[in-house]
Amino acid sequence: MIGRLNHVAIVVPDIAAAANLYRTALGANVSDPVDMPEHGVTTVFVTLPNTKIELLQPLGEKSPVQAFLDRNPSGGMHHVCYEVEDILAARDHLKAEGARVLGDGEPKIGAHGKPVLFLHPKDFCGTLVEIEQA
Ligand SMILES: CC[C@@H](C(=O)O)C(=O)SCCNC(=O)CCNC(=O)[C@H](O)C(C)(C)COP(=O)(O)OP(=O)(O)OC[C@H]1O[C@@H](n2cnc3c(N)ncnc32)[C@H](O)[C@@H]1OP(=O)(O)O
Ligand SMILES: [Co+2]
Repeated sequence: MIGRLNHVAIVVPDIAAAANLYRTALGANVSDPVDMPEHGVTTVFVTLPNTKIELLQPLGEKSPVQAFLDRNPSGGMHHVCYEVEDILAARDHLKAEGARVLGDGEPKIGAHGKPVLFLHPKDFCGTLVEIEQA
């Protein structure tokens, strides 16, 4: 069911510093920061030849990444995002398999303008999984 690896997300305490590190030390193609208040994060995308890195910084008081940053103050790998052809069919299949779909179970529009959902890390080998409609 899952297709391409769309992105790997890294939560950071200072997104400007992280973007600069990827741009200068790693020589990567780095986007400008974008605030996504409906997700409680600021994003920067690093475009690699075969996938993307999503740098995330908490935005607002109820950010879903704040507790993660509190536990990992220097930052750390937060989630992986896999593409799926049909997000509602994928959701229904995953629920039938016993996976917990986070939030209200309805897709939100993600950073690429496409529907996304999150799956509980305890159901996927300790890794938070995002699925995005291709
Ligand atoms: C920009 C839009 C979009 C895109 O298009 O790319 C995004 O990526 S938005 C990214 C931010 N949004 C989200 O992460 C939404 C989904 N996340 C959540 O609902 C919560 O973060 C969470 C996964 C339910 C975790 O909530 P939290 O309050 O931080 O922790 P809990 O206490 O509920 O955690 C329970 C348990 O799970 C472990 N945990 C938490 N986060 C992770 C993680 N990222 N990776 C692995 N494990 C994680 C946590 O340590 C707890 O474990 P125990 O202590 O063993 O119980
Ligand atoms: Co993401």
